[in-house]
Amino acid sequence: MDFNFCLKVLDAEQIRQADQFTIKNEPIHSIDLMERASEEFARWFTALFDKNMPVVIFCGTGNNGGDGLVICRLLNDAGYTVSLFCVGDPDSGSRDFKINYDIIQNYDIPQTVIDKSNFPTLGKDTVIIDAIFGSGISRPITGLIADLINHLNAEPCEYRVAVDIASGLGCNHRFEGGAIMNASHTVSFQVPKLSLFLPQNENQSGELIIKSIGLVEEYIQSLSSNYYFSTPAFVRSFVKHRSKFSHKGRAGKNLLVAGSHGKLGAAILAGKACLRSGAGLLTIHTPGCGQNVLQNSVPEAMIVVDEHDKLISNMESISAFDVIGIGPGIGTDKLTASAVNQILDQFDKPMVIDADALNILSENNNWVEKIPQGSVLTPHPGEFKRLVGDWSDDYDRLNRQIEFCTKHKVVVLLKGANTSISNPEGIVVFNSTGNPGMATAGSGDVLTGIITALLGQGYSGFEAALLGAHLHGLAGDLFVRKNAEESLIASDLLEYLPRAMRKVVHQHKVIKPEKRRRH
Ligand SMILES: NC(=O)C1=CN([C@@H]2O[C@H](COP(=O)(O)OP(=O)(O)OC[C@H]3O[C@@H](n4cnc5c(N)ncnc54)[C@H](O)[C@@H]3O)[C@@H](O)[C@H]2O)[C@@H](O)CC1
Ligand SMILES: Nc1ncnc2c1ncn2[C@@H]1O[C@H](COP(=O)(O)OP(=O)(O)O)[C@@H](O)[C@H]1O
Ligand SMILES: [K+]
Repeated sequence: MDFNFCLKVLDAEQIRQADQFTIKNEPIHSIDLMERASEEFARWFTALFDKNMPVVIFCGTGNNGGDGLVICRLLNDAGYTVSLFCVGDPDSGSRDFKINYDIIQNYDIPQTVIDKSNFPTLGKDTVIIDAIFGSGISRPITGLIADLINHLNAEPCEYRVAVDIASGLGCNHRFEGGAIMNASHTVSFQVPKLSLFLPQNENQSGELIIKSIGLVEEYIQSLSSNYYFSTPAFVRSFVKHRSKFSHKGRAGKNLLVAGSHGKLGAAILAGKACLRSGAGLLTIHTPGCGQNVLQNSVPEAMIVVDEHDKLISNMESISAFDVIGIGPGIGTDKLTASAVNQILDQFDKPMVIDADALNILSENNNWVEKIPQGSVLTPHPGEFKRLVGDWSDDYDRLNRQIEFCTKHKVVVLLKGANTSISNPEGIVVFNSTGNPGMATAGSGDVLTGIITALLGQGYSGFEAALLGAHLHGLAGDLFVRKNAEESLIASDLLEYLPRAMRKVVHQHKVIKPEKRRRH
């Protein structure tokens, strides 16, 4: 698996090193790199915001502030009405800040050096650009600047656009106890920052836009990181193609253990997703009450009917299957727990464990040891909390995810916006597809079906989780291109899954040499 196709998440010191390496070896003057970064920002900004939106730019006196000065000048040239607010003493600014500060004195742009008496009152339409602090933040923001940020957060402005990262939010941890700008958008330069992926920072990161500024890729690749942001090129780099002589027996004998009285929809969704993701053969083990429903709604699947009418209570022989997906809609009855235990005792190939099967594991902690290596666990945060206990914050949650994977030699796919997928080596990849419309009943059941099918087709647990999350999110994104995300239901993911699969698997019309970093 070639992680160089991903975007590597770096910490502040590594980002500084990548800047310096590029400056020295491209070579490029640091002032020109600042210009380039700001041009990228301005290009994105002018494509999104109408010129009638007034723009106020808040600049610190470091290099993030330097970016802000250049952006101010570029947006002025592009026809926006801009006002500049300097936060700190311009005379004590960084070298590149000062050069740009001198340049902007020649422009007819209103400028204010902020003190406690002149915080501006802003209208709803005014766009705030936050260039106070970027990756150089080293302590919580307090005092006058904190008062300013709190004031700006309370103003009615709908849009606060952070340059690189919101002021006060550290790249790899949050500076608690200080002020942090609430960003509606973050335009981050080339390298994604860990904090931007974590739900607790939602109000401070907003929508994430990553713009390449030409930092030397080979150098970034040489830096070590356990965190990556997935790209279409990355998943395409390990996707498998069916061979001409493939037959259904070679595309995986899948077993889904799903459904209970009132929750048979979960079995239907997972089953259809499994078939739409390339499963050769699918059997669904379900309670008696599910027999007719499943035969009618998923005619392609074989149905094994449990001896119990309302829930799953006892597993037949399962050794002939290549892969098992357990959990969607099964409930947590004692009898069902014993069926899950039977599976764990009998099956030694990687499996997918989801939903109530995870809840059953939480109640029987020592069963975790029986999970076959390379299996994929797909908890949402509530299920994960039941499994590993409470965490102090999302950074801690991520550490617990890594610990769980390394200890039990499994893959954990922790669901949500920017789903995090981690493997036993402690690598974490954040998924880059999906949208809030996917927070809807049954969407997780679809994901279980997809990953089960991929495991059955010979993908490793990590690959199946990465590709599955990508396809699942992409199906949601393709739906949203034509419809409102509020209207998305899990069945829509099934409808758009074939298109997502086509985009990923059959993308290349002309065979070309492999080109890195095409996202
Ligand atoms: N040549 C380069 O290195 C490039 C840098 N770029 C920009 O430069 C930014 C990083 O710039 P800097 O390293 O100058 O750092 P910042 O501009 O983020 O911060 C400036 C300085 O503020 C001080 N500071 C930190 N925390 C503080 C706090 N809580 N209260 C008061 N002061 C505090 C620190 O001394 C820090 O170095 C990036 O985020 C990016 O926007 C881009 O222009 C691309 C090129
Ligand atoms: N805000 C969001 N952005 C992107 N994807 C999301 C968001 N919220 C949820 N999802 C995705 O939707 C799915 C929801 O799964 P889950 O919580 O198990 O739902 P259910 O149990 O109803 O099926 C997961 O794949 C998750 O990553
Ligand atoms: K900023």
